[in-house]
Amino acid sequence: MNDGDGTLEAKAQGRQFGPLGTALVIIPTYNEAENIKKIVGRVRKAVPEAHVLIADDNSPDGTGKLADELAAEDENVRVMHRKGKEGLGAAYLAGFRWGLEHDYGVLVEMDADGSHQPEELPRLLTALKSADLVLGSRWVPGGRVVNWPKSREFISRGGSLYSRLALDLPLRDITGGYRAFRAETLKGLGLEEVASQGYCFQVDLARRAVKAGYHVVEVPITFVERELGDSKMSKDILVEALWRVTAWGAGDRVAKLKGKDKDKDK
Ligand SMILES: Nc1nc2c(ncn2[C@@H]2O[C@H](COP(=O)(O)OP(=O)(O)O[C@H]3O[C@H](CO)[C@@H](O)[C@H](O)[C@@H]3O)[C@@H](O)[C@H]2O)c(=O)[nH]1
Repeated sequence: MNDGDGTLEAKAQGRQFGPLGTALVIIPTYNEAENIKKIVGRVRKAVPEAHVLIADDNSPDGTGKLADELAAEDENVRVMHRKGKEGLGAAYLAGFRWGLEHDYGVLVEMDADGSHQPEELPRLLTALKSADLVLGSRWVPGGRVVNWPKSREFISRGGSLYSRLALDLPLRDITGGYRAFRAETLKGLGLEEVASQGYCFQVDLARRAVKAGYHVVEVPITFVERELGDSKMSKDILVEALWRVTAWGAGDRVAKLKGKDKDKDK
C-alpha cells in the first residue's frame, strides 16, 4: 500500500481509474491572518489549474476579510464564511459538500499555516491517478517533519500508531491533514454520518475509506511546523480523538465477533 506513487499496486489490482477532473483545494481557517495570503499564493502558483476554497469560521483576527480580498482578485478563489468555530471536521464537511455540489473531480485537504507544502501537491495528484485516496504521509520512508518539538512528534506518531492498532488500518499517517480525494471516493464514505470535529476527523475518513475497500495510497511529504500563528491543538481535541478511536475499535471488534457467530450458526 505504501508504494510511493501507488502505481504498482493499482496495476497489480487491475483497476482502471477515470480521469481526475478539476481539483478544489479546501483550506480551513481559524485565525490564520498571518498565513492566508501566502498559502493561497503558493497553491495558485504550484497548481494553477486548481481552485481554492477557504472555509473560515468567523476568525476574530480578520482572516475572513483577507480571504475576501483574495477572492476579489482571483475568480478561482472562493470563501465560505461560517458562523463560528465548529472544528476542523465541520469546516471540511461543509467544504466537501460545496465542492461536490459544484462538480469538482478532486477535493484536497490542506492546512493554512504552511505545514503542508503546496509544491508537493502535483505529486499527490499524480498518485491519485491510480488511487481512490492519497494521504500525504510523514511516517512512510521519505516523509518527515521539520521543526516539530519531540513532544508533538510523539503525540502524532502515537496517535497514528494507536489508530492503526485499534482500527486495524494498514496505514502509517492516519491523523495527517494533507490529502487528495477523488469526488467518487468522498461520495462513498457516508459523510452525512460523520460527527467527529477535531483532528480525529482525519482518522474517521481514513478508516471509512479502508472499510469501504478504496485503494488508499500514502505519499511521503515534508511537514513543516508553522512559523506564524498558533496551532489549534487542545486537550479537548486529544480527548475526543482518544474516545472516538477507542469506541470505533470496540465497535469493529463486536461486529467481527457477531459475524463469526453468524458463520457458526450456518
Ligand atoms: N475553519 C476552521 N479551521 C480550523 C479549525 N481548527 C483548526 N483549523 C484550521 O485547520 C488547519 C490545521 O490546524 P492547526 O491547528 O494548524 O493544526 P496543527 O496543530 O498544525 O495540526 C497538524 O496535525 C494534525 C494532527 O496530526 C492534523 O490533523 C492537521 O491537519 C495538521 O497536520 C489550520 O489551517 C487551522 O486554521 C476550526 O475550528 N475551524
